[in-house]
Amino acid sequence: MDLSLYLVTDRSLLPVGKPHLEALEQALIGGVTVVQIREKVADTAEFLRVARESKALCDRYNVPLLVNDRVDIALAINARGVHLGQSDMPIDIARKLMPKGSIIGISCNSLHDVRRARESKADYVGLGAVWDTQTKKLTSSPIGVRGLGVLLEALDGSDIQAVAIGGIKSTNLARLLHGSVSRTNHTLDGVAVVSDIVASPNPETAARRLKSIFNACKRCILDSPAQNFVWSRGEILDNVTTIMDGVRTLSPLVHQMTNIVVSNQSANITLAVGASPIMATAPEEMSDLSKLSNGLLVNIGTLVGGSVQGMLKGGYFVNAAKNPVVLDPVGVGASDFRKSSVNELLNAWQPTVIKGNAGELAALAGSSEAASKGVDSTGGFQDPINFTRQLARKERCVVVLTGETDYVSDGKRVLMLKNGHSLLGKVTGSGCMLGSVITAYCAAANALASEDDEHEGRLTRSGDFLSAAVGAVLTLTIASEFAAKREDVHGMGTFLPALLDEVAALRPENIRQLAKVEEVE
Ligand SMILES: Nc1ncnc2c1ncn2[C@@H]1O[C@H](COP(=O)(O)OP(=O)(O)OP(=O)(O)O)[C@@H](O)[C@H]1O
Ligand SMILES: Cc1ncsc1CCO
Repeated sequence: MDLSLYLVTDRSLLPVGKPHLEALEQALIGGVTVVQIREKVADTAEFLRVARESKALCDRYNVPLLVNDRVDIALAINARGVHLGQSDMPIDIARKLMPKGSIIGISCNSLHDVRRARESKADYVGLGAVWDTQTKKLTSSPIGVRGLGVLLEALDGSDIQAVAIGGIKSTNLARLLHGSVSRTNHTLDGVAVVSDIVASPNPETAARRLKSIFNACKRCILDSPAQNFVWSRGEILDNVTTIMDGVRTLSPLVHQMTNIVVSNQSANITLAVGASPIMATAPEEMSDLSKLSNGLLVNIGTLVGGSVQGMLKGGYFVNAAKNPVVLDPVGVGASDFRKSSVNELLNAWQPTVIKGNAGELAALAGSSEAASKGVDSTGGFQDPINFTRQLARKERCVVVLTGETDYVSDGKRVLMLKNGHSLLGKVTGSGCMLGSVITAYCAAANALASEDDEHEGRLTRSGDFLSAAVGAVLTLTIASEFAAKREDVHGMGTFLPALLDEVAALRPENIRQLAKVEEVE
């Protein structure tokens, strides 16, 4: 059964004066692939009438109809199946009552629910609620986009299909589909939508829009090219040179929402690499800025009450504009507020790169292997190569793990970079400055990718963000080696301005000569 666009009806959401059957027919014309009749307040006679009329209409369009909760009504109208909640009739009993071959789906909110659905041989699971929703009073908190991947992984090896439900709209569908892929590459089979179709004055267009985003995203996620070849040092440096030249010729506008400790040095290092900074945090200007800027940095170093609102909107609009977003989860392990804020951000938008030190990335991955003290890392990973690769795979973006040695991965390849100077570890904000440079380089890499790549299913163009991240690390670390050697540099105070000078003076040839970079397995 094709569950890709799964409509759940709710007559209370219909625009004033619009009959249920009219809206349903338009949704069917728009491409809905399965319909579930959900009635919250109707008595049995009314439920039966609505279900019977809806079934006749769905039959005309050859679309299966399921009934929410009520096995008796499903039987009475000869529905294709039922959808059960955790507190409805158990699946094994419903299975006995329904005709052979009926479809039985169940709502699942946790791993426990999914495991039980497997045991009781459900045909599909409805996973959610993904986001908070007005259409249903939630009995447990939303699981978020990132919660879906874990549940999908629990379905590996079974033929149970999965649809997500809860607050899904055309405006968040791309994020949902990209963000919910499990580490094992298990993807959603469909999305259940209520208000975006039912409450729309034009359900046909609404359904068509959702379906086209779904198909485009699925294609894009499944098509991600297998990059099994090994890069030579020369090839990496060719890519870095192209991007460095791109930053200087295109001078991308880099929007940064960063912390108050490093704002000034971050703006200056952005200028030093040849890009333009704009530091802005107000939620009210995020939409406008996303139309001007070529990339966004979100650094959570000094969050205040309203910061997260701006960051939520900022990333959302930049995803929509298909430009890169870089996340620097500064000190994320230091407080529950930072942790829940980062979780909220990652449920709302897709980062292109996540950069952090060992303590930060361990906290983000829920690992206790690398400790931190506030914003500083005080430990490392036994196997940083695989840690970086796995995190990149899980978050579906490029990950940069910083420290004396840096690691950069896109989930397939891992590059190890050994340039730098210990003074970088002594001044505050070297990691934050690296975040700015990565964003500038990603903005250039994105702009260099062909406009034909502005594919509906993507959240950026197909820029070479792995090379952009590598180039940014090499730029900062090789410049730090030049700065540390200067006669006028006597310690951290004189190092910082010298670093800015050396970044501005750095040439691709310097990188070619001095880069200590290799691909590692
Ligand atoms: N001891 C060191 N030797 C060489 N390079 C270093 C050293 N310490 C840091 N670096 C470089 O500095 C950059 C920032 O990394 P670091 O891990 O210090 O970030 P961070 O802890 O997030 O910094 P901050 O919180 O001060 O912004 C990286 O490119 C890294 O290679
Ligand atoms: C010291 C410090 N505190 C919050 S952000 C920041 C800058 C370096 O991460």
